[in-house]
Amino acid sequence: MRTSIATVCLSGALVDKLHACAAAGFDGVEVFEPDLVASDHSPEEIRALADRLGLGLDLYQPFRDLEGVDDALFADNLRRAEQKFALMNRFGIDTMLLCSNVATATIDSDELFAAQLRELGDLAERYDVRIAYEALAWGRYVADYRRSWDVVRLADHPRVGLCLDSFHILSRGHDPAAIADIPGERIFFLQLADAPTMTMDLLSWSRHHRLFPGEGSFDLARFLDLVLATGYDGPVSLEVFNDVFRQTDPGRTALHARRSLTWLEDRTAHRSPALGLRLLPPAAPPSGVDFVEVKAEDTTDVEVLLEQLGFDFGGRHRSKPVRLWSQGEARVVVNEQGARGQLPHLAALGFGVADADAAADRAAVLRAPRVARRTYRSELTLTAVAAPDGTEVFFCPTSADWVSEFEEGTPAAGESLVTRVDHVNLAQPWDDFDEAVLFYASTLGLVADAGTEVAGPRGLVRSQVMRTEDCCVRLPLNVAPVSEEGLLPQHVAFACTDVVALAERARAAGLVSLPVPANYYDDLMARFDLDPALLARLRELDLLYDRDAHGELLHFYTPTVAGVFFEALERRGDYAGYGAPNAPVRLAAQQRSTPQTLP
Ligand SMILES: O=C(O)c1ccc(O)c(O)c1
Ligand SMILES: [Mg+2]
Repeated sequence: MRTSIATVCLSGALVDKLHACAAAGFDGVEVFEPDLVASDHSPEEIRALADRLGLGLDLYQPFRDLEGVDDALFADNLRRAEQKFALMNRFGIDTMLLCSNVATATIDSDELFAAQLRELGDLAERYDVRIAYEALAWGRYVADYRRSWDVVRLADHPRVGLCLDSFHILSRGHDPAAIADIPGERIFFLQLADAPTMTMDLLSWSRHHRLFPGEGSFDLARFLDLVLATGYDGPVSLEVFNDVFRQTDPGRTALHARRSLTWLEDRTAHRSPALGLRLLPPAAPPSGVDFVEVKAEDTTDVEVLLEQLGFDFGGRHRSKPVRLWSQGEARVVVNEQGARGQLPHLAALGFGVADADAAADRAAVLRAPRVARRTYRSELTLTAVAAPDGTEVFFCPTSADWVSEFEEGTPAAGESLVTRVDHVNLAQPWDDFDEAVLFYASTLGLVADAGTEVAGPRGLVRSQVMRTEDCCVRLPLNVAPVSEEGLLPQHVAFACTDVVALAERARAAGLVSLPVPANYYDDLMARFDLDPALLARLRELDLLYDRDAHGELLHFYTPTVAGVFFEALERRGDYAGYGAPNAPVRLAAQQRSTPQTLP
């Protein structure tokens, strides 16, 4: 599969973009005209650079507003086109993207569109270039790929073919099935973009909110499958207009983009093995969260919370300043090694995997950066890669016994009420969010639930749950504002069998849980008509409550220690959510109670 990317996806100058695309492993680029116009490099210089980088210049784009106009305007349009063809010759680019007319078309006639494209085709022939005609979703008359195909078929010119762009087709809810009727050699170019489901005008949605494949809600594996099944063997190119990606480092965005195509190729290969696409090394999704690691120069405050929550002290590591706390299957490692000056934060997550080597191989093909950690003799070495926000993701073979490296533990007095890690909430910097969705989908094979938004005191918090099909791993990702200390508070939620008993016991052990305001309980009563005795217990223990058609959720939060806090929750029945209606109350309470002083 030949991979390409439009320069409009990236930030920086044209030359920086070419370097970034080549380093990320793309085969070619689409040169976006405004990038050239703003560049101080000539087409010949750009061409020479691309040659040196081994990068093809696959498409010149876009040419706008050609067809459906009167003769006088058309003559001027041909003059414009001819200049661009001459420019393309200087570049050595053989294909020009022509967008369907959005602005100047006044005559709605397929015959006229076709005749004008045919004339453009004759001109293109003289310059030995070709035209890829693309129906923009907001085209004046041609806004559907099926109509653009009618026009191209009518034009019947060897220099005139189609450009298919998944955004324009899927954003309008058009069925891509009719792509199967187009001969592959008539498709001159393929552009792919994902996007979140939104209700807004198509142009704004397209120009600001496109995403790389795997980050939105379009079924791009089916789309790519349909296009490749026609016999199309040209570039599979990303064209993602996105305000965030255009502000981030181009080298990083290019790698992120390239990963999305590796992932999509694998997904498409699974759908249609006959296409001969490349599969990723297979790796089963994780079976659970094996451990979470909190790192800081001083982890005392975090350990106090864990003790209050009834965790067993699992001992000190025999060769480094690392301690283990556990309850049920939940394990928290606190690490003070190499953490001078660092406040408590969630540094790593360990996932239980059947085959750690396979998981690492897969991550390597996806070019997830490998994390190097110092290990000591006789210590188990676990492989880890860095998530986009720097969180270290460890692959823990289910057979691995790293717990025995910890010595002189002391079990807690009470019974275990916590059973396991229910979810880990990973707050993301605003510019890492989409990349994180793709990272967890591709490296760990997690699936994305529909995204939501939660109101916090400092604005809306975008949220997206990534999970295994069986919910053994759940990672809600959300965009959160950075705290005054420059940290994004993360949290680990522990599932327990009896959260009321846990809350009572933790309180007796000195925990001052996050205070919940009285107004919240008045509202709960109105919403759910709860048993007054239950409501009194909830109120007394600062427990939050939610209920849906499947079951109930009871939960509470600990105070935040710098960049981390804990939640304890009890799911009753088949409640599968996260208490989203309570999130604004929790966020406001956390805002009120910073800075935190712990007992
Ligand atoms: O938004 C646009 O104008 C635009 C231009 C070129 C494209 O290929 C496209 O999909 C959209
Ligand atoms: Mg396009």
